[in-house]
This record gives sequence, structure tokens and C-alpha cells, in this order.
Amino acid sequence: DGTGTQQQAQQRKVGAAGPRTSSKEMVDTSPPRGTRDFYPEDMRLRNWLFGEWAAVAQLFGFEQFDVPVLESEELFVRKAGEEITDQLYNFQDKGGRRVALRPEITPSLARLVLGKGKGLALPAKWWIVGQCWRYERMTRGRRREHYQWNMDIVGVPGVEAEAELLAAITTFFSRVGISAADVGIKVSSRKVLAAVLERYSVPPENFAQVCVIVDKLEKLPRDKVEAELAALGVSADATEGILSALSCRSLDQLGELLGPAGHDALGDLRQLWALAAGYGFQEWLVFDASVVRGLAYYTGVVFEGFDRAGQLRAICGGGRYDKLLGTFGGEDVPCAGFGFGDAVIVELLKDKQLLPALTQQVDDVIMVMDESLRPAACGIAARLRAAGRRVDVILEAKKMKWAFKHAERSGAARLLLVGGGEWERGAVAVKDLASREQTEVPMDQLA
Ligand SMILES: OCc1cccc(Br)n1
Repeated sequence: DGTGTQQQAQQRKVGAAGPRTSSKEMVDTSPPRGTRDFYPEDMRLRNWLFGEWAAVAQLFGFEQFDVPVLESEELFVRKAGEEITDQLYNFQDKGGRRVALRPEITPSLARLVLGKGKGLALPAKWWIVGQCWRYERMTRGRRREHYQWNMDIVGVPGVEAEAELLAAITTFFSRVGISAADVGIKVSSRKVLAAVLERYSVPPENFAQVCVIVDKLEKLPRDKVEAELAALGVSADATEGILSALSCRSLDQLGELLGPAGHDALGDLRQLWALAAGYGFQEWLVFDASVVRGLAYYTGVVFEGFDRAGQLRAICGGGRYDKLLGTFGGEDVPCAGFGFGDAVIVELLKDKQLLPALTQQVDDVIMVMDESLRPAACGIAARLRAAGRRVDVILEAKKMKWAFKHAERSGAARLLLVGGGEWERGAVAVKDLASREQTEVPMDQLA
């Protein structure tokens, strides 16, 4: 799966492990466990995907930022039992610092916002595509890296921010040919859980851990989840209250169940649906009270994109995180954002036959017929490139047959042959690879 075709290719180990005993043994040509190589044909798909993400970010007026893939470990040390922190790709560097390959990007964004303090004009709308890592025991054979598109809005407390983020997600899907019939976005709010916990006097400091446990309902049997809640000290009544709230099938039913305590959550969700209707993406949204997401720091609206055929893992996910900055010792700033990985979306595009056909983009291939004319041919290439044509120069003497095959394989429009009688007449032989016609073009008419 994913944009790299080298998914866990059969380990092509050549020779025994350990230091190479002689030059004839080849290195293991597979990438490190859980990682992918991107050969040129893979990079064309990856660049196309990242290009669509960038185009949507620009359509929404977001600004790109970047941060190191290596961060201080403390950015990701959270005590809520999340999978993402349990699988931290962390180590001690040669300076004795505890560092980690980031498993997500939001904490880095928080670090930058805190670093700017009052100097950051709000609201900030930032986007990034970055590789994220986890160290998972290979027993499950899952990947250890993926590229994630993030869009975040900093400094907007209302659900107008979440509506804008959902609009960006649905805009992306539409651009690549995916419709609301293919994909839905489950939406809920953690304020639902907060209201239930308050009713049953569950201490607020347990909120994040309860959310992380409840998020496992999709993967673990109910009794295991109940046991984990009990282990946290959540009473059976509270657990019953949580599970009945999460099984509500509509906003009205949820409103009846929560009463006035649900006012905040219901207000947010109703306003979000109204904005979605305004944007015209309401058909993508599915209210699902069981959506909590697995990250500890969400505090409000949460959402996740899913394939309606139910064949794939979540496509993307996000939500509001108003208290993350406070956990780093800073002033809280209301934030909302999402992450969108590069693997599940490619599986979905494959399933829907929506993968774009991407070929190498070359306009001209130049071959010299006489090595003494190579400097002149380089000058022609320079002129054509200056005019914006993508030129591949054949760098050594080749047979004509090879040159034609190479030009076609490169997807070139023209093959230019420098030399022979044409050169005597101040021209170049030009083979149009589509019509297969060969013409003689004077040098100054080549571009
Ligand atoms: O979304 C969880 C995650 C984090 C880092 C790397 C990979 Br693969 N997956």
C-alpha cells in the first residue's frame, strides 16, 4: 500500500549479515524495515499527491511551514497510554539528548506557536507535508513511516475553523475524483464525553485517558474497554453512561440523553452542520457519537474520513485541541487541525481506479551523430532549456535504434539529431515522435 512500490519487498539479503567480507558481496538493497523507497515512477505518484495537497492548502489561503523530523522526545511524552507515544521512535543522541523521530506534527506546530508568542498574528492557518515515524514491533508487519499532510488553524475558538478544515478535506477528495458516495466523514465532539464524565463526577484529569481508552472500542471487545476504564477508576455507572452516549444515533437523541449538560456539544455540532450546508459539503458528514479519535489532546469536535465500503483504515482525522499549548507550559490558544496520511488514500484511489497515469515529462531528446559536434549540441540544449523545454541529452555515442527507443520511453515529443547533411545546411534533423515525421529545422527555429 502507499505511494512506494517497495512495500516490505522480500528482503533481498545477499550474503550473510554482518560486515562485508569482500567487495563481491552486495549490500542488502531493501530499505530499512518498515520504510519505503520511492523509485522515479513512485515519486511521480507521490509528487502528484503532494501537489494536490499543496494546491488545496493554497486555495484555502494557508501558509506552508516546516520543522525538523527530529524533535526533543519531551514533545511526545504524554501519560495517556496512546499507541502513538507507546511506539515512539526515540533514542539518545551522541550529546546525551533524548530525541525522537516525530510520530505526528501537531506538537511541533505547538512549539513554533509558543516560540513566536505574541509575535504571531492570529489566526494562523498553516500547512505542511512531513514524514512521520513509529517504532512498531515488526510482528504486525506494518510500516514505520508515512507522509502526512497537516492543516491547522491557530487562534479561532469557534467551529468555523473545523468547518474550514472539513471544506479543505472534501475539496481535496473532489479534486482527485472521490465523491461523498465513496467517502464519508464521521463527526462528533469530545464535549459529549466531557458532559458524561462530569455527570458521573469522573475527575477531569482522567479525561484524556478515558478518550484514548474509548477510542479502542473500534478495535477491542467491549469488555476489554470496560476493564480498562474500571482500572482507571471509572465507575460501572459512568462506563454505562459513556457507552450509551457514544451509541446515540442522532443529535436529537444525544440532546435528550445529555440534557442541558450537552448544550455546548450540541451547539457546536449544529453550527458545524449549518456551515457545512453553506459550503455545500454536508452530504459528506455523518454524525457518529462513537468517534473520539486516539490522540490525548483533542478537546472538542473530532472527525475522521472513512471509505463507505468499509475496506480501509481511516483515511484522515483531526479535531480541536484547545489545551495542547498549556501542556507545554505556555498560554492556551484555541487550535484545530487534521492529519492526512499518504498510504490509505492511495489504496482508495487504486480501488476506485482513480490513480492518475503519470509518465516521464521530457520534450526533446538530443543526440549527436558526430562526437565533434557535442559542444554545439550542448549549446542547442541550453537554448531549448532557456526557452522552457525539458531536454534530455544522450551523453554517449548510441545507435539510432537505441535513441528512438529511449526517446519514446522518456515520453519525449521530439528527437533532435545533430550532424550529417542537415548540419552542413545549418539545420538539425527533427523526428516528431507522435507523427513519426522527420523534418529539417534551421537552428534558429528550434525552440
Ligand atoms: O498514524 C500513525 C502513524 C504514525 C507514524 C507513522 C505511521 Br506509518 N503511522
